[in-house]
Amino acid sequence: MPCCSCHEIDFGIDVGVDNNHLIASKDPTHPANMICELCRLFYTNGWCTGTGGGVSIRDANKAYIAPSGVHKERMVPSDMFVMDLESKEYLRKPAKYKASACTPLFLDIYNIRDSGACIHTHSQNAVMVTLLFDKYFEISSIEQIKALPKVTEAGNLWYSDKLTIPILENTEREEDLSESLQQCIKSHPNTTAILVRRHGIFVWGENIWKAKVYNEALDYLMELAIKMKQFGIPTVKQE
Ligand SMILES: CSC[C@@H](O)[C@@H](O)C(=O)COP(=O)(O)O
Ligand SMILES: [Zn+2]
Repeated sequence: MPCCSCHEIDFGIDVGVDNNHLIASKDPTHPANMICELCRLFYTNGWCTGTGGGVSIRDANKAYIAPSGVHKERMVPSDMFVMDLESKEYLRKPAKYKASACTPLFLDIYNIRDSGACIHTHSQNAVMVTLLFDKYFEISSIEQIKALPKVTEAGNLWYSDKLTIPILENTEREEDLSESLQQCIKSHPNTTAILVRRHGIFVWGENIWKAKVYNEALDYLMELAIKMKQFGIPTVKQE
């Protein structure tokens, strides 16, 4: 119930929604704390530079999402948006921020793959790979490939498996990627990531810890692939 009639009158000012109980926790693994910690780490990796990138973590039917256009490495838990994934209503909405432009894309991933967490980075390795490969990033016979899941069946890929990550064309506004992202996720059931040309990468997983591993493994493999290309070494091992 609104505390008074002012909440019902549209002053044209976003009064926001606090619900601070959703983000106040001393548990370092609480979604609001994890998003801040990971964005600090990703910033040091050069993956979330100049407000780029973002992280969302799902807790049951609630999605925690970083705000838009902020120093991702300086966020605090009270900056977080929290959305009810069934009603698509915000349970928490900081008045001073806009929701991340990644929001519709994270929601697509949650809806289609029932994931536990999504990571979006502007890694230069991801961008370079989209300039070196056409429709798919492909690499095989590298030990790190074993960190990636098979997705459509239990277990991870094998050393000699070929890892294939689809590449989408970028759009002027991040939210406009939604339709092509949805189609790509549905038509590539075996992938746990999608690259966006000249932009970056979206990675998801069963939970934030898996998504973090997949993202780190992919960035390692993309960096390696760039070096392999520089030395004229095929990234897919020739039998
Ligand atoms: C440097 S602007 C980057 C944005 O357009 C977008 O690509 C992005 O990754 C982050 O969007 P944001 O709305 O700040 O969460
Ligand atoms: Zn982006």
